[in-house]
Amino acid sequence: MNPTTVLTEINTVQAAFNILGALQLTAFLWPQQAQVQDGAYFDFIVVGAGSAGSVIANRLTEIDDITVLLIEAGGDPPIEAVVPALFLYTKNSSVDWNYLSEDDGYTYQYHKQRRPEITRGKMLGGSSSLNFMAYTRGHYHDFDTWAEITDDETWNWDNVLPYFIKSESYVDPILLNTPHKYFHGTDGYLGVTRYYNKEAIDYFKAFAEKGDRTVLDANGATPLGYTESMFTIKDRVRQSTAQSFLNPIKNRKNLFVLKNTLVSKILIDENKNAIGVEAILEDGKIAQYRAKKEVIISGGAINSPQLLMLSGIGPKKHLKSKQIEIISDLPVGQNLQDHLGVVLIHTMGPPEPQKPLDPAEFPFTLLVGYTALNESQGYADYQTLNFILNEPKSLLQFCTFFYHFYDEICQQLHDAVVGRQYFFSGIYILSPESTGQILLKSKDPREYPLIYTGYFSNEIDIKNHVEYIKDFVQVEHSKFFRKVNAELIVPKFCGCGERDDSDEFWKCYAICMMVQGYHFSGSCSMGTVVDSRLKVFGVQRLRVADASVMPKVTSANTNAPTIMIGEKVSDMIKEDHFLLFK
Ligand SMILES: Cc1cc2nc3c(=O)[nH]c(=O)nc-3n(C[C@H](O)[C@H](O)[C@H](O)COP(=O)(O)OP(=O)(O)OC[C@H]3O[C@@H](n4cnc5c(N)ncnc54)[C@H](O)[C@@H]3O)c2cc1C
Repeated sequence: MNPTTVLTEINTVQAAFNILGALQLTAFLWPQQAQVQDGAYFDFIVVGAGSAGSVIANRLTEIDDITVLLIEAGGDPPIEAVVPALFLYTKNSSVDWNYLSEDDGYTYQYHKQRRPEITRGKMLGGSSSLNFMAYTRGHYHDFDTWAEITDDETWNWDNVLPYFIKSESYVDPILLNTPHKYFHGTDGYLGVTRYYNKEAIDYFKAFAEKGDRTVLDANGATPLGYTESMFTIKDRVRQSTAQSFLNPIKNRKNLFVLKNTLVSKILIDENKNAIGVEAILEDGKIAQYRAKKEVIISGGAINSPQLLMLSGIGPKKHLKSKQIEIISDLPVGQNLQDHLGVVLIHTMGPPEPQKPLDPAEFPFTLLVGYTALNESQGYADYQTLNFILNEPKSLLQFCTFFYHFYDEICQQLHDAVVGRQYFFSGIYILSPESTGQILLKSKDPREYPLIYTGYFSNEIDIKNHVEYIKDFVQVEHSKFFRKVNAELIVPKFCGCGERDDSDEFWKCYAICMMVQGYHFSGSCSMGTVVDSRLKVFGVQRLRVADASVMPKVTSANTNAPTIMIGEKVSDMIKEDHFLLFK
């Protein structure tokens, strides 16, 4: 098997799903297309039905006499976005925005395109409809830092925890019989579960020897250590926010969902009030919709800054260069953050007999680790996501299709794991100092913005990453790793020479084997672009609510905290409009 055969196979399956998609087999799950007139008025307009937008649309329409127009550029999630084990096939498909970031001549030079492809969901549920479904919240320290940055203690851990709990419908009975239950909700919309795989035990023991505790739940009281991942999966279905927050309310009379509609501009009057939006409809016609109370932008960390800038909210000099009239001069698009990762693959013992693949479950055992180099710090420096894999094809699928490494790298890795179990690890930096930016390419809303990831642009990040990798590979000294002759495969194509564990070697390795974390955030940051109630500075009746408002990316995957933001801003909006107790 080689990268070309795997790519051909994936493309064939995707083509089959495309044909299946035309049958609209999942259409019954989702809200129907609203019939709304050009110029129609609503109380609130929410732009983007992703992780945050779907939550906001749900919570605001809990009030019967409030009308909400939810506008989404994509359409219904197809079957691949519903059945958990099919997540791979959503990438590079029609439900992916398929962005390509700019080539900075430094990052991703060992990947075929020499720049990261930026996958983002373009459908109801947004990126929650195509993500890897790991449910992680981040550390108390993250939210306490947000509270400090914004000088608003409602963002500290104690005050955001109730919103994580409110959104959640946790279903694993084992954990619910322990004190960890106090950190989880069982009455919310978002189904969350956890698996317990026997094959994880040897690995937990190995990390424990290295000094990393085994914990039942890293999302609450025990945030440092290794655990099996929780997943946004329930009743054998992916819990995208389309499934969890829109499906149950699809027949609400006060919710109007316009799909396949791209919002091209926020309408702002002469007194700097947001009064509605302009949108490009499915048939290419332009329409305007009016908001009596507020417009809420939830387009995600790439699109929200683009839309603000197209509407005159952004860095003055940049907007001027695009002949866009300035409404508010703000650092929109700056401070873009992500968790950069580095891939390490260890060959292990003989492959374990596999249970038959159940498409309705997450297909692999996934261990998540949080490690602080100095444990007294209390919060992790790096996160590891580790798949225990038993057959070589998955490696090629990730390597060549998902991450687009050069064929030479994928082929060597593949050949090394034939006939072996292997441990596929990503080591992610949790508090990067490097930031990127989003700029407009043109005034055309259909033209994709320029994305500069900024990975490793701050030298300190690569220096730290080397330390994290050196710490992680200490697990090779554990009894289990030694017993199975675990061996790290170093791709020759990287040109780093023989492994000698020097800083120079690991720096070379990290630059070669880097992968994005898909956790873009920070580009409409609290404190600089929006205030702590997520209102855009210098414009009234306009908020941004999605991952872009995080002033510092959380130290874990970003879906759950984005849903939390959706829950919290819904209450803030209700408060501001005296709707909280209606
Ligand atoms: C491949 C991948 C894997 C990931 N894995 C995980 C994981 O395992 N666990 C985890 O916690 N996180 C994961 N994440 C990250 C997480 O899913 C995102 O951080 C989160 O979904 C972001 O939510 P959001 O609301 O900011 O944006 P999105 O969910 O992306 O929502 C934005 C929505 O707005 C729509 N939109 C944008 N512009 C417009 C416009 N102009 N008009 C109309 N609609 C518009 C988009 O189509 C989209 O539906 C992953 C992300 C990716 C891409």
